[in-house]
Amino acid sequence: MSATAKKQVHLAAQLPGIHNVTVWSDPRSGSQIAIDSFIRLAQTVERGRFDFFFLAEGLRLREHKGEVYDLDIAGRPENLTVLSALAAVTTHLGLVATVNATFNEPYEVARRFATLDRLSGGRAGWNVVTSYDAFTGENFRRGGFLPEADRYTRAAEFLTVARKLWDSWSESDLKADAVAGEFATSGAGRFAHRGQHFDISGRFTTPPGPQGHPVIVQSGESDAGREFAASDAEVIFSKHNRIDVAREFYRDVKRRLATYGRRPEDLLILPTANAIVADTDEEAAAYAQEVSRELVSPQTAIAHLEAVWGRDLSAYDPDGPLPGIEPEDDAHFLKGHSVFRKGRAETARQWRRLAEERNLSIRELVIEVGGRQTFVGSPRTVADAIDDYVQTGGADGFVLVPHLTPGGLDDFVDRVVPILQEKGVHRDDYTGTTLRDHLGLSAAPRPAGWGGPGRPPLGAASARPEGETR
Ligand SMILES: Cc1cc2nc3c(=O)[nH]c(=O)nc-3n(C[C@H](O)[C@H](O)[C@H](O)COP(=O)(O)O)c2cc1C
Repeated sequence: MSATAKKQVHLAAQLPGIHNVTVWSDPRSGSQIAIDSFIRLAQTVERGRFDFFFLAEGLRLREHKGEVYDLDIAGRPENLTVLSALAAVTTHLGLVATVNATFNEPYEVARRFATLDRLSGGRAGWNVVTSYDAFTGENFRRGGFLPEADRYTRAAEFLTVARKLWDSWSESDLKADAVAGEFATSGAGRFAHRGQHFDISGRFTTPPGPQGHPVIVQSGESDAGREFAASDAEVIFSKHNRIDVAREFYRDVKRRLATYGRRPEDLLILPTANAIVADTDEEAAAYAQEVSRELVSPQTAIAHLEAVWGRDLSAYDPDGPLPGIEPEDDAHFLKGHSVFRKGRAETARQWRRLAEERNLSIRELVIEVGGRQTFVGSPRTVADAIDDYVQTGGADGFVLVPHLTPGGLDDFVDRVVPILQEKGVHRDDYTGTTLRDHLGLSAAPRPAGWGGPGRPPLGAASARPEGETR
């Protein structure tokens, strides 16, 4: 890239499974669990030459006041199963699954990602999350057993073990030599690991895919999370999409890379974002306001407030001011929601400050903190804003979440992408085959001689590279 060349905008799409991010009550909305929805969105964004399709993970249905929280979409299928199906109906699009490192075992997770990478011809990515709530942990044998501080230690060791497993095969381990009567070498799949969290040894069943290792994504935002990303991840899925906070986050994380001998371009930062596109800026602004109010209904506003305040606030007027009373610590409200992260008292203080500064009602505040659209305007306005955001160090691109499932990115792909292409910041066509190619990342360490898509040449002993003796 020359000194004056513009940075490329990396685009991904997420099909949402929870939260108030899609207007599920809109008659145009389809199912968030039907295969047709996944296929439709994946094929749309592949047409737009996006880098990848992304699925988050929620391992427990959220609850509010002892009942399932029923104001947002709820219920979703298992990610790797869905992405394996999508591998068959897409050709280039990366496929990134969120899979938890606190409640799983490395052997099983490594096997599933190696399989996805192979099935998709090198398009797999793994968003390594740790989870923060014991409520989710109750679903698992480990429960909430792991203190928060230990979760990244376990995640880092989990990833180390997974890498050993992916590296436990080399291409030459698969001989399929009918003449010698030898299918695999005696070294195939052998691994051993002894550490604080895992003590395992044996043989790994699954030869890795063309990428060797799937692309590693990270989503935590704590100091430990940022260090984990700086040392081990290739993409951060960030929640910071307000430009000032995003720039600060971007600078902070990129600065940390040097400690691990890595370059700024070795880790891409992609905040979550939504885009509302219409013929004119005015029309888009009016529609965005409508969408925000659909996403944050009066009931949703009160439920979110109750989650932070930890008490019943159903008597409050959503169009009125915030309650003057202090939060309590009753975990009965909106269990599984991330508003608990900073603690109720601190979050309530922040919300109050913001409401006072901007003179916001309860509902307006909840829209401001969670229901605001990131990019709003005509196709030109949205393309310019995205380009500017990336060129000025706010992000390397975005994970776009459509406000309608599955058609919510149609306009973006048909009307914004061509402008980004015209500006020279988004590819006209894929130039590589793997997800790592799309992201412009250097190849992951992979076992010596491990080949590209379609390899190894099973059943063709003569195709074995010359000089390999193992
Ligand atoms: C933008 C973003 C997306 C996340 N997505 C998920 C997810 O899909 N599933 C999940 O279990 N955790 C998710 N998390 C939670 C993180 O993986 C992590 O467990 C949590 O943020 C605790 O780490 P931290 O203290 O470093 O933030 C997400 C976090 C962020 C910031």
